[in-house]
Amino acid sequence: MAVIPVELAGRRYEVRVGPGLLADLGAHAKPFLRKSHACIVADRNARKHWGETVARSLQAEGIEPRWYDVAPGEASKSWESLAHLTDWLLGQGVERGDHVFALGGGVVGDLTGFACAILKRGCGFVQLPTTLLAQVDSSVGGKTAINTAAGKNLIGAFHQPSLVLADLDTLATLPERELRAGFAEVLKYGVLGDRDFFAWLEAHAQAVLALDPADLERAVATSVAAKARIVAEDERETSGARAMLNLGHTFGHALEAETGFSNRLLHGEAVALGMVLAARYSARRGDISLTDAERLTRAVDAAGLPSEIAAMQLPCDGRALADHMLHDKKMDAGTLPFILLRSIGAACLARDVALDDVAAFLDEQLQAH
Ligand SMILES: NC(=O)c1ccc[n+]([C@@H]2O[C@H](COP(=O)([O-])OP(=O)(O)OC[C@H]3O[C@@H](n4cnc5c(N)ncnc54)[C@H](O)[C@@H]3O)[C@@H](O)[C@H]2O)c1
Ligand SMILES: O=C(O)C(=O)C[C@@H](O)[C@H](O)[C@H](O)COP(=O)(O)O
Ligand SMILES: [Zn+2]
Repeated sequence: MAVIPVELAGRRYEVRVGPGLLADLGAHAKPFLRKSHACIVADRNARKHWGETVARSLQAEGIEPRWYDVAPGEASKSWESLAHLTDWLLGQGVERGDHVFALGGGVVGDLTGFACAILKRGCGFVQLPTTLLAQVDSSVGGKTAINTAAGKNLIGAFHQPSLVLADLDTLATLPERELRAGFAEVLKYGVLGDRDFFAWLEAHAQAVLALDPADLERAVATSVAAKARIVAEDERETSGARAMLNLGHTFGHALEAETGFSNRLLHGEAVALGMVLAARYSARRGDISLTDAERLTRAVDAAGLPSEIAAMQLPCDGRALADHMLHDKKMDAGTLPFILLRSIGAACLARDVALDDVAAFLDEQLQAH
């Protein structure tokens, strides 16, 4: 098991990565259990595959699990789901000193984390991420949110978990498309700040996607350590350091909004496309070499992720995509800072990007090939 601490001003928590962690949940979670029951907010598919394991390990410690099921899919990050979940948690008598458990992917983690941020002005929670994306990214760092018609994650809060248990065994039941989508956020860490990790991923992508135990643990632990370092430096995304984790997301969130947050484009797929677009836009400005931009495209293709927006045949133009970006949370006094690339392994914040130019670039990309 790898243990990665997230060091914050005045507090810390651990991300534990390895096999068999849910089977041992009772022992790991003991310091966070004060009652003879535990509230578990679970993605329905995660519960189907892993609910028994979770229940058995809690019951072995004399804890009764109380389940709340969340329907799979991005639509569950909504006001309606939030209202329903907070009512249920109140009905369970959750107190500020209690911990709620989130079992599932980023959808359940973001929704549960936000519910816990606002329940009685903040109660504890433990992340039990069961997708690759959630293990390497969404369960760590305390960004919690729901979506609205205007865009992704527009209503939310920073609220850190007390513990993250990333049980690598859970990835065995994850659909292959979801595994690949999670790999996009793994690649992101190499692209934004670690050229050696990127090169390692180029060589080991197939082994990671085949869930080779050693390579998978290395990919997840390296990703978590990268995120933990950035979050420790800039917990609330104020200095610019954490904004780097948004690489590919300004383009990606616009694509998710344009496709109605539907199954047509998963978040990780949108991030893969978004990173390729950020690289190509950087190359167009002369910031990154075409060689590096093409190298990223090849890595995205090799992971079975989408790299061409033209292939999506979206019924919109570049302006419509750029308009979604007006809701980006990085928007600052009318300008939108973009995370661009100088090379693979070196992301940067550009404050001189005009959305008209981005719209023109997107028109070219929508028509390419
Ligand atoms: N808070 C953050 O920092 C952060 C970071 C990245 C992404 N996100 C958010 O995370 C969300 C995406 O998360 P995701 O990719 O985990 O998707 P998800 O939560 O929708 O889960 C993907 C699918 O996998 C299923 N599933 C989950 N675990 C399973 C398992 N072990 N076996 C079988 N099926 C399983 C789910 O039912 C779902 O159908 C997006 O809303 C995104 O905005 C947040
Ligand atoms: O943790 C962060 O910071 C990230 O930006 C991680 C992203 O992968 C994640 O999708 C995040 O939710 C996007 O943040 P947002 O602030 O643009 O909603
Ligand atoms: Zn993301």
